[in-house]
Amino acid sequence: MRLGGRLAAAIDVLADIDTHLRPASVALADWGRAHRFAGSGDRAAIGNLVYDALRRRASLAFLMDDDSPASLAFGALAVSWAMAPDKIAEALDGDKFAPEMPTARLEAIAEHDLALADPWVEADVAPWCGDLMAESFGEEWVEEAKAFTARPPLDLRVNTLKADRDKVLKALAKAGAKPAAIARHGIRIKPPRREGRLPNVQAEPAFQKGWFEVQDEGSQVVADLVFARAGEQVFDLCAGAGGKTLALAAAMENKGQVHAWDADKQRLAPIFDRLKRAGTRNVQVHAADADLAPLEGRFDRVIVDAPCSGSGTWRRHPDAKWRLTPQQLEKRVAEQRAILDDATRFVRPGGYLCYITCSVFAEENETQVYAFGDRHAGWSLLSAGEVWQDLFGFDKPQPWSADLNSITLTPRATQTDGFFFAVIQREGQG
Ligand SMILES: C[S@@+](CC[C@H](N)C(=O)[O-])C[C@H]1O[C@@H](n2cnc3c(N)ncnc32)[C@H](O)[C@@H]1O
Repeated sequence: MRLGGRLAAAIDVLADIDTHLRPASVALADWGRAHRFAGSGDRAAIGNLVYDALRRRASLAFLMDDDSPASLAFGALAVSWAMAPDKIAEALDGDKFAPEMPTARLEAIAEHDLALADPWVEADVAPWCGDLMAESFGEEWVEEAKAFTARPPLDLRVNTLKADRDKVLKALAKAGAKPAAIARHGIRIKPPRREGRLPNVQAEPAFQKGWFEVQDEGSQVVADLVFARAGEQVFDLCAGAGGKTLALAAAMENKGQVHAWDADKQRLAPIFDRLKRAGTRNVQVHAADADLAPLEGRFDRVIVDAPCSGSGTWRRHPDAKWRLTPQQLEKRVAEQRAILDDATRFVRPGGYLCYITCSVFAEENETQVYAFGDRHAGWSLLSAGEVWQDLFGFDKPQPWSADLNSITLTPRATQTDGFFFAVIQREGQG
C-alpha cells in the first residue's frame, strides 16, 4: 500500500471509532481482519496514523478547522509526521486509493495559533479533564498534558532472576535497546517516527527464555518503590496479569512469598505462563474467595495497584482520554476507596500498605490517600520521597510530589507513563 491507501484506511478506522464508540485497538483489529492482504508494515503505518490523530484530536481539529476523520488523519500527517502540504501532495500523486486532500485546510495550519485556543485544546484533553489536570499540576498543567500527545517508547524490565541488563542489551542491540534513565533494571527502545514500527521483542529468544518482560518504566519504578525485601511476605491484591507481581518476585530474589490475587479471574489468567517463563518460585496465585480469610494480618507489604481512570496511560491509549466520563471516574474512585479499606485487614501491625494508580488525577491519588487517613486511625502516611532518594538518588529525572510524601510520575517529569505511589504504615510491632 502507498500512503494514499494507508490514509484512506486510517480515515475509515477513525470513523468507525467515532460511530461505534469502540476502542481503537478493536477497530484496527477488525480492519485488519477485513483486509487480509495488508502487510504488517501497512498495519503499523495505519495504526500510527490513527493513534497520532487521537493523541492530538482537539488541537488537530482546531488547526484544521474541522474535526472530521479525514481532517484528523491529514492533520496528523502534517503535525505529528511533520509532512509539509507539498510533500503530502507528492506522496499522493497518481495514487488511485488516496482520499481527497484538504489542501486549503492543510495550508491554513500555519495561520492558526494554538496559544489562542482554549487551554484544553492546546492540552489535547476534554475540558473536564483539563480541570482535573490543573488540580494536579497547577500552572504547569497544559505542558504536562501536552506531554501525553507524544508516542510512548517500548520499555522492558530485565528479569534479574535469569539475566542482567548487559546481557539483555547485547541480545537486543539491533532493536536499538538502551539502558532506561531511572529504573535500575530498565531498558528503553525509542518510539519510531512516522510509519516506523517498534521491534517485536516478544519474538526474540531472549524473551522466550524469560530474560525480560515488557513493562513501562513508570510501572517498574513504582514496583521498586514498594521496597520489597528478600524473605518478606507480600500481597499483590490487584495483581491483574502480574506486571508488578513479577517485578516484586524478582526484587525479592525468589525468597519469601508473594501472594497474588485479583477479583477478575480473566485478568489474572496470563500470570501463570508469565511466572513460569520468568522462573519465579516464590509466588502463590489465589483465585478462590475462600483463600483470602487465612491471609488476614500476615503481610509485611500489601500492594493495591488499584483500578483507575488510566489517565497516566493516555500516550498508549489516546482513545481512552476522549471516552472517559465523570461517571466512570466516580465509579473508579469508589472502588479504590473500598479496596483500600479492605486491604487493611491483610497488613500486619507495623506493615505497609502501598497504593498505586496509573492515573495523574489528584482525586484518585492524594485525595484518596488523605481520605483513607481520615477513615482509619493508627495508620501513617510515610515519605515515599525518601525511598526514591535511597533507590534512585538525586541525579535522575525527578517526579512530582504535591505533599513531599507521595510520588507522581508523568511523561513530562520522568519520561514514563503517569503513575502515583504512596505508602502508609500500620502502627504496631510485627
Ligand atoms: C491497574 S490493574 C492491575 C495491574 C497489575 N497490577 C499489573 O501490574 O499488571 C487493576 C486490577 O484491579 C482489579 N480489581 C478491581 N477490583 C478489585 C477488587 N475489589 N479486588 C481485587 N482486585 C480488583 C482489576 O481486575 C484489575 O486487574
